[in-house]
Amino acid sequence: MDTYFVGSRASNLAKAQVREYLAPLRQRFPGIAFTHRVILEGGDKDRKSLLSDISAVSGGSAFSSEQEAALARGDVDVVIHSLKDLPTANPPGLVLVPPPGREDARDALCGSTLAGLPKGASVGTGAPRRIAQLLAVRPDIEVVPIRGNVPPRLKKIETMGLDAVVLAVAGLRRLGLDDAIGEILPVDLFPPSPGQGALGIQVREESSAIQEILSTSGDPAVDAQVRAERALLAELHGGCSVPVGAYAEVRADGSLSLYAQVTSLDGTRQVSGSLSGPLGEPEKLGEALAGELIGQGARSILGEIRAEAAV
Ligand SMILES: NCc1[nH]cc(CCC(=O)O)c1CC(=O)O
Repeated sequence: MDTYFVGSRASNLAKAQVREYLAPLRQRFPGIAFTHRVILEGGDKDRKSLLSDISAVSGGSAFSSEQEAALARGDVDVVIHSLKDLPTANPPGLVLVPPPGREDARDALCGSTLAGLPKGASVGTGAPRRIAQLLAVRPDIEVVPIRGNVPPRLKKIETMGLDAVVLAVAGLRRLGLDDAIGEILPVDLFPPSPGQGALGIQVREESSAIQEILSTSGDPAVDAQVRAERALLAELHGGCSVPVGAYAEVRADGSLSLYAQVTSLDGTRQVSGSLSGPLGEPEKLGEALAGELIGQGARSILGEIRAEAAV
């Protein structure tokens, strides 16, 4: 029997994503064994430091560099990431295959609705994009930095006395925690992180046999969506830690439409725009919309944030 080793982070969310991805493949290929292997990451071992500090020490992403190293070494044959945690720069020799169907890409407010938040409410989130978007619509909110896996972040509503926390709908659904959702935030004011809700399925470039097997699970529409969103992010030179929101949709006429927003951390400056193009050229669409946002001043908003982070 052929065996393929499938790597992921140790969290319950990562494990749920592995089960979700492998179930149809196991049905389709009963003669192949898919064996899960947990690979620990810097961001999992160290739960206290700021993520930017961990990345600076490891020289890569706090949530994907160990997975990528294990894949490149041949310890595993496939890695299943949350696509939004995966940097847009692909290491040499590794490629992404088209992801399967996407979970809801939107963010949710847990603990309250937006309108139900009292003046000066405290809302927990550590993501610069979420901080910026919240302050853009509600400058009175006091943002409380929190991090950790999804269930502990939810618990912080009680333990830290917060009015609400912001979390991705996708992670909550995959963990069966949808009951915690107070309100799903609208995409026009709160466009999600590029790739949010989609899986990042990474393999070695030379492994054609596994690529052929995994291609049976790929969703071409989701692939086009996330390619457009990630191309925009790459063009803006952003990673998962910049306040860039982007969401692509396939229209009824078969075209791809992309909406994106860049917001200053304090929520006072914002540029946004949308553009559509052919489904077959998602990267071009992402780059074109990034160019439009740069024309509106996106670089100066992002430059200010980098300058602050460097201090
Ligand atoms: N950065 C943490 C992270 N990485 C992936 C998800 C779940 C959403 C997804 O799969 O895109 C989450 C939690 C969150 O943002 O609430």
